Amino acid sequence: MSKQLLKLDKLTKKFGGLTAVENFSMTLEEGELLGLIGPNGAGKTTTFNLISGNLAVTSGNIVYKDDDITDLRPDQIADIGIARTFQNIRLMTGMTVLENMQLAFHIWNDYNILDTIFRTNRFLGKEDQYLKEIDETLKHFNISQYKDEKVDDLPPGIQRKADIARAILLKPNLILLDEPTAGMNPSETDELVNIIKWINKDLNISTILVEHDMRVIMNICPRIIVMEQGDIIAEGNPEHVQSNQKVIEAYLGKSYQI
Ligand SMILES: Nc1ncnc2c1ncn2[C@@H]1O[C@H](COP(=O)(O)OP(=O)(O)OP(=O)(O)O)[C@@H](O)[C@H]1O
Repeated sequence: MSKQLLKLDKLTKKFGGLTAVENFSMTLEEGELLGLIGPNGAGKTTTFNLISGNLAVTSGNIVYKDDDITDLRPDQIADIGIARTFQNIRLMTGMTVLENMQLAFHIWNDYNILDTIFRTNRFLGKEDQYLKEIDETLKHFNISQYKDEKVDDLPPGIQRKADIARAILLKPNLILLDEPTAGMNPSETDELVNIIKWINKDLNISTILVEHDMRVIMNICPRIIVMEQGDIIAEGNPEHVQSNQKVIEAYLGKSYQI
């Protein structure tokens, strides 16, 4: 029987007079790949920011496994196995792809970011094992050839892949992907679709995917939640969501072809 991994219970976020997320309730089962879609300003990124501790909740609760995690800080959220990516890529500029990947390890190890940067004995002791894991991950993302390049010099699609690879190296149970195909060309997008499937199925990482590319969402998400003005307007499988009148009016548009 499938088990609930995450539960949002009447989650609300107000920014002054604006309510970005309003009484939003949903659950995610272990191993699920859930699509979260909706028009600009619907509250998708705010929801991610609430789950990841980047924003304080106004009211409502977030439960992960059996624990209330509503008030945890971002570093505590990372520690319990929830990773995320941002719409704006958050790689460390001035550092290479490899160095950015190495930074991921300081989160769940007994050495800190300075050990990583200054390559102290504590870091070097485990380096071989980490380098192997990094190599394997970069191979899966098809970006091994950029390992020694500064991230700032790379095209957006490659940076995006490196950002997701870094999140995967945190070994999360749950990953929140915020518009991962933004800035990607069609062939990079196709590649990323396979990567997301690999993350979800082979690495067994539960996934919530916020994405505006409906080709991606409809192809890989067995269940989709549609948000508008901070709450759910529809939920179900791709066929159900694509033929829902409210979703067509609020988001997909009348010219949308199934
Ligand atoms: N830090 C903030 N301060 C004030 N208002 C905010 C803040 N973050 C988001 N908002 C507002 O909250 C609402 C929801 O924004 P959010 O970014 O969550 O939408 P979204 O569904 O992710 O949109 P998009 O698809 O364009 O990324 C919007 O009206 C937005 O302007």
